[in-house]
Amino acid sequence: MILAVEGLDGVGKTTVSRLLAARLNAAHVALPPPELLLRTTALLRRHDSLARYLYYLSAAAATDVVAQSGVLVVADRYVASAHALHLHVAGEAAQILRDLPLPAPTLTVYLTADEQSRRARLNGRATPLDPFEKALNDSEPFRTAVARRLRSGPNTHVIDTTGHAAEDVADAAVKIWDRVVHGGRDASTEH
Ligand SMILES: Cc1cn([C@H]2C[C@H](O)[C@@H](COP(=O)(O)O)O2)c(=O)[nH]c1=O
Repeated sequence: MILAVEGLDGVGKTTVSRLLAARLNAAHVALPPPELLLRTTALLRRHDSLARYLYYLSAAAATDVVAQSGVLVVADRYVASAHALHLHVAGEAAQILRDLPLPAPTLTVYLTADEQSRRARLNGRATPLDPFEKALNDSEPFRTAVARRLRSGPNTHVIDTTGHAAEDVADAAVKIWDRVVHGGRDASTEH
């Protein structure tokens, strides 16, 4: 099973998903996992590149391979991110990729944060902004389209992180997970 954590850059996905994986005794798999990290060719770096879309979807398929082995996976971004971030990639091949029946997560937690704190986190990063981070920073329509896509996906629960510690956000997500998987029984309080 996969519990996906989605959201715009800078909302705290990595911190929260790591805490969640620890609490649920699950594997934490980032998209892409470090061993598949984008080796930047000009083609792959392009914001609107079909190659980049395909690369991220393949990485998502690798996340699913881990889940298929029976391990519970907390995914730090998953298929929904790949589709949403590559909305602008057009053409027949892009359409085929969008229609691929990739495995859906059991639950997706969509994290939001107010725009000011999101930007503050993003600007505080040591690594330079990726083309998508730049585009999301610079283009309000792109950001809105990506956010709308991500938050309206199937089995998606929205958690606003504004003013909350990552531990509290992870607690809230564990409660939702328990409800979804154990049908209302709060398994996290049973042991
Ligand atoms: C999932 C995904 C991420 N990205 C970008 C978004 C982020 O700017 C960057 C790193 O993501 P991260 O902040 O979750 O590590 O990768 C894509 O370009 N295409 C994709 O399909």
